[in-house]
Amino acid sequence: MTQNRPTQDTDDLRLDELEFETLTIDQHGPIAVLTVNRPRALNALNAETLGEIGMVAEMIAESAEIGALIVTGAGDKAFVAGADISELAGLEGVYGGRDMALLGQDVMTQLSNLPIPVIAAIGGYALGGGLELALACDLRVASPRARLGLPEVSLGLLPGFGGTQRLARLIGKGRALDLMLTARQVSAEEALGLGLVNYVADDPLAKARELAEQMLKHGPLALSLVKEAVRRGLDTTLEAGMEVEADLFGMAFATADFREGTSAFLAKRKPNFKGE
Ligand SMILES: C/C=C/C(=O)SCCNC(=O)CCNC(=O)[C@H](O)C(C)(C)COP(=O)(O)OP(=O)(O)OC[C@H]1O[C@@H](n2cnc3c(N)ncnc32)[C@H](O)[C@@H]1OP(=O)(O)O
Repeated sequence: MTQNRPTQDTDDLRLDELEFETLTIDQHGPIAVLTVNRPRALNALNAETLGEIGMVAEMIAESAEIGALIVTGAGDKAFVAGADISELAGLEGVYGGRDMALLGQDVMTQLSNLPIPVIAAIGGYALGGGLELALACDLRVASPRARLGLPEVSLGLLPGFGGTQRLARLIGKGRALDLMLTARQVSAEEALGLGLVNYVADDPLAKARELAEQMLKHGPLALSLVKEAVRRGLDTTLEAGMEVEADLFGMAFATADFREGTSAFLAKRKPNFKGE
C-alpha cells in the first residue's frame, strides 16, 4: 500500500537535506529526532504525514550513520492526537477505510522493523493512531502530563494502525481490551503501571536521548539482533522462538563486534564497536 507516499528517489539524499510538509528531522550525531509537526491539529496523522514517516523510515533503514531514532510531537500539548479525523470522515466506504488502515499499518511496521532502537518521547496526548505510533516504537517515555488511550470506539471505529495487535501483545489481552472497549484515557502514572510506557520523565525528550546514548554504547549489530529475536519470537511458539534466538546468537559470533566486546572485557578496556 503506497497511497500518498512521496516518490522522491532517496538514494543519494541525506536525511537532514530533505524537506517535509508535516514533520521535521534533526540529527545529532548518530541520534535522529523525528517530530510530527501539525500542532494546529494536535499533530494528527493524515495520509501525507504517514507517507512522510514511511519515507524517513525507509531512509533510516538504509543509513549507516543513524544509530537510534526518537519520535516525538511538536508543541507541549500533544504527542499525536490520533489519525486525522477530518480526513477519515471524507474516506469512501469499506475500501477507503481499509486502504487507510493498510497505509497506517505498513508505516508503523516499517518503524517497528528498523534495525536500530526507536524511542517515543510523549509530551502530551497520545491517542488513537498517536498511541499506535508510540506502540510501534521499542520504548516509550511519557511526561507526567501525558494522556494515553485508544478512543476509536467513541468514533464508531476500532484502532486500525496496528493497535489491536500491538497493545494486546505489550500489556496483555485483558488490559488492552479494557482500554479499547472503554476508550478511556490513562495518565502517565497509570500507563507506567500497565507497562504501556517504560519511563515517566519531566522532560521525555531528554530522557529518550539519555536512553539512546546508553544503548549506543553497545554493539549496534547486537542491538538489532535483540530486536529481531524479540520480534520474530513473539510471533511464534516458545520452541520456535528458541530456535530463532540460537540462530541469531550464532550470527553474533560471526561479527567483529563480538570479538571486540569480549577482547575489551578481558583486557579491561572499553570496547570500540564498529557495527561489523
Ligand atoms: C486508525 C486510527 C484512528 C484514530 O486515531 S481516530 C482518532 C482518535 N483520536 C481522538 O479521538 C482524539 C481527538 N481529539 C480530542 O479528543 C481532543 O482534541 C483532545 C482531547 C486531544 C484535546 O482537546 P482540546 O484541548 O479541547 O483541543 P481541541 O480543541 O479538541 O483540539 C485542537 C485542534 O486540534 C484538532 N484535532 C485534535 N485531534 C484531532 C484529530 N485526531 N484529527 C483532526 N484534528 C484534530 C481539533 O479539531 C482542534 O482543531 P480546531 O482548532 O480547528 O477546532
